Amino acid sequence: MGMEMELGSWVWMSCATLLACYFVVNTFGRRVNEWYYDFKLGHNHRLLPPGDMGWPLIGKTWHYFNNPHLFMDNLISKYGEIGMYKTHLFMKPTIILCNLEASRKVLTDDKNFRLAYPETAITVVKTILYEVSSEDHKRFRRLVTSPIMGYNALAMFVERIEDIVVNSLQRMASNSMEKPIEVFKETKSLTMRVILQIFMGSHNQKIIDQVENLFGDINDALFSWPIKLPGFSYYNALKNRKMVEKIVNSVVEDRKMMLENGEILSEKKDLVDVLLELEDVNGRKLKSEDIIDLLILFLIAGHLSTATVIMWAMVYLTNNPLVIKKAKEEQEEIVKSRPPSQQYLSIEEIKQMVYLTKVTNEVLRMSDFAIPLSREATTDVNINGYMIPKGWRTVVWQNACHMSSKYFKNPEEFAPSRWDDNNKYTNGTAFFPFGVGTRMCPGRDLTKMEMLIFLHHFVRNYKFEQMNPKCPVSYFPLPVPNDNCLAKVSKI
Ligand code: HEM
Repeated sequence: MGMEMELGSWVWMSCATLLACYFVVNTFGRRVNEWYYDFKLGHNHRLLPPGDMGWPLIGKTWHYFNNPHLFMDNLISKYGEIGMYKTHLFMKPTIILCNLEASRKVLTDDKNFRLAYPETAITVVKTILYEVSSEDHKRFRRLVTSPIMGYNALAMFVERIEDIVVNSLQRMASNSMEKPIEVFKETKSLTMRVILQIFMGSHNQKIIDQVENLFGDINDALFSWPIKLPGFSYYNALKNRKMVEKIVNSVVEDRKMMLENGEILSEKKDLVDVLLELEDVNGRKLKSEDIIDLLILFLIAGHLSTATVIMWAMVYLTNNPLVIKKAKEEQEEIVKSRPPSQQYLSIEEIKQMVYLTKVTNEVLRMSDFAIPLSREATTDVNINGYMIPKGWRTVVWQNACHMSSKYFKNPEEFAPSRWDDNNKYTNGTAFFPFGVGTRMCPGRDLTKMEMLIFLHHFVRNYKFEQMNPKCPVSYFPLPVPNDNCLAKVSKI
């Protein structure tokens, strides 16, 4: 009896102690991070915007990672629509910006802010575009991106892109005959082929397949935890990156040889050839490792994002039959008025795709990108009455502007006609899927052109049926349904 009593009170005491510990840790542990930064900033901590710093080290990363939209909704409902919130993400104290003016100020201020992506993304992407000074960046970027800036420069790639698109849609339709396909995998493969074509002129199916396989892990690791242990995505990504480097290196060496032997005509130069011939002000050529890094940057930056928007374009169009009808009419009209001998789309025809361009704008606006556009303050900066302390990261939450009723009437509605008055939005600058300032995406024209060529064929010849339209979406690195958009694509 005595033993039983002792055991009972021991159990009771243990439970009470555990409960007390939980209460103390939950109440105070959560605030330690906040106290730590308040202490570090002294009086200035009062100038910070409101927000939640979360737990020490991990901060609120888990919540953000899990569902950035829910995370942002919670911040806004708790602290109001003030447009700036403090938090702690990816191991750094962070100010999230939802306000348009503040976002643009930060993204265009290269003097007081520098690029600051999480360690995993910087190490995996690794490029001299991120390392050079802001002056060198401007000049260097202009040179390396000239082959893809503007529709006229891109004109030489239209045929190659169209061939890839047509093959890809045919493949989707023929594979869908057996069972539904994971459409996101297909669009990823499509955009990877386009990038490899443009940048390395690679027709080699073996190289395309190898690079495609290695990229799965690389993409997953961009916003992962920086854990270099077997089994973790960061570790796998670094391993795979090394293998991609080897493959790209062999392409670079081949092209070097071809250039030296005069086997590449000047009008047939791909980006790799332009990079190989590039000289700095002192007449020095780029090092092979820098060329390889740049090509890998273009591969990473260029295929996943475009694959995502092409996939969402199919979803949005299918859910809006009137839009698809109007888009189809425009495209049929374009094809009808071309000479019978013309096989491929011309750049002039692409420029005539006025309605389809509105569709692509609307897809880009609604695609829900959660890419945190990240900068770090190099000095204390005051914006809208709040302080961004030196060393803190800022994250621009584009979605807050793209889905704001202040800028877009009925923002939840997929309405290409809102772009009838194009200038209203583009001049208002609330629409910036490709960023702003000196880092603005150099791949924007290529993306728009890929989308237009794809949709030109899709609306005229194919239909799409999603198997789980309500499937939950994962947001990192980009928003994709958890079933990879399982669907049937079939010929009309
Ligand atoms: C839907 C498609 C795309 C979206 C939404 C997108 C978005 C962006 C954004 C927002 C930035 C600016 C990042 C910042 O300010 O920190 C950026 C930069 C960049 N993008 Fe894209 N992008 C897309 C497609 C592409 C393509 C197709 C390419 C290349 C072929 C590309 C190459 C790059 C590069 C190289 C940078 C870095 C520029 C620099 O630091 O100077 N992107 N992109």
